Amino acid sequence: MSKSVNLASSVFRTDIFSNKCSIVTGGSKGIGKAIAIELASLGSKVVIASRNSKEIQESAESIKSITGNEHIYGIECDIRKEESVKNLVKSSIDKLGGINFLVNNAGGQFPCPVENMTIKGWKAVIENNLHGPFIMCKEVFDSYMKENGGSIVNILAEFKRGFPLMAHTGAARSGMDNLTKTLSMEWASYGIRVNAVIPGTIVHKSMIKHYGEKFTSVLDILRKKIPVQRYGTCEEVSGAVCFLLSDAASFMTGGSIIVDGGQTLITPTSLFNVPEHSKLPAFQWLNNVKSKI
Ligand SMILES: CCC/C=C/C(=O)SCCNC(=O)CCNC(=O)[C@H](O)C(C)(C)COP(=O)([O-])OP(=O)([O-])OC[C@H]1O[C@@H](n2cnc3c(N)ncnc32)[C@H](O)[C@@H]1OP(=O)([O-])[O-]
Ligand SMILES: NC(=O)C1=CN([C@@H]2O[C@H](COP(=O)(O)OP(=O)(O)OC[C@H]3O[C@@H](n4cnc5c(N)ncnc54)[C@H](OP(=O)(O)O)[C@@H]3O)[C@@H](O)[C@H]2O)C=CC1
Repeated sequence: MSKSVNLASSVFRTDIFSNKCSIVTGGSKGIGKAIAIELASLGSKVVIASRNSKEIQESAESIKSITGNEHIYGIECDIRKEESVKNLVKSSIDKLGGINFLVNNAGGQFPCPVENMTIKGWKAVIENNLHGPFIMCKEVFDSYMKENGGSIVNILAEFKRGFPLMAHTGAARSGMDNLTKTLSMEWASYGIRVNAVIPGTIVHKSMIKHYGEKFTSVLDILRKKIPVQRYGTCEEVSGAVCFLLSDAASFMTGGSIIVDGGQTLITPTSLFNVPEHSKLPAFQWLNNVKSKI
């Protein structure tokens, strides 16, 4: 059993994952790092995986020091490459002893209208957000969950109304939504639940770095229309992931939780404007933990 402290101020009981082993792809920063911190705080052994080997090692060390959980490992992996995924899954089983939870969080895209999109750019985003998570699911299933059961959470992005300027990611996430549902049916008899979390606009350090200040300042027009009237925090996404992984969600499979402050309810034809307010503040962890996400 791994020992940890709940410095991340998770709302969950601190021992709920004390006999669990987890992989979080893209756990080096942002939402994935928050999920890894929360899982580690709740006692899980955790492997985080991303492409930048120095960053993933530093993040593993940072999660160890934040949570006091010694069983945190950083493994370099590109989820787009089958051999890299095979190595990740094998090394994770060697280090952790098994894989009870898989969080397919790694992913991303770049803004670009279809008329300017290259085939290479299209493929890169499809591979990052559909093919990669698929081979992660398949490898974890073949190597461990088929015999032992488990719980998988796929991180998607809103896709139901199309995704102008991000057609590649819209198509990939729509595919992941369908794959989540299919796997929940095909793998139920193996004791595996498969669900998804759909974050809205979650603004954080690496997201701003990736898109640039200009893009994120454009998002401000959107912020005023969101019923909650703010962006989300990585912690708010992490809480939904931990809920789905936990036994509290034992009757949930093939489902998804939208964590977007009501953003997807906005329609261009709506005559209703949410009055300005600050009555629904963000759930955030302590500053000394938050600054490290
Ligand atoms: C707010 C909305 C909601 C969502 C929010 C979030 O997700 S926040 C999270 C946000 N976080 C993330 O998104 C993080 C993860 N995202 C990524 O790593 C990249 O966006 C990636 C998925 C394209 C992979 O990138 P990579 O470098 O490993 O890929 P590669 O070397 O294989 O190149 C493939 C080809 O893609 C093209 N191309 C690439 N960039 C651009 C561009 N800016 N412009 C135009 N085109 C671009 C280009 O054709 C390139 O080929 P080239 O011309 O070089 O021969
Ligand atoms: N932030 C937001 O508003 C939203 C985010 N999402 C999705 O949530 C997830 C997390 O987002 P966020 O934390 O903001 O993103 P970040 O860009 O902050 O982090 C992305 C993480 O994924 C890793 N990663 C990217 N591509 C690969 C790859 N091919 N193989 C392995 N690791 C990879 C990155 O590390 P490295 O680059 O070193 O590999 C990094 O650790 C993503 O799937 C994102 O698209 C969805 C909706 C909204």
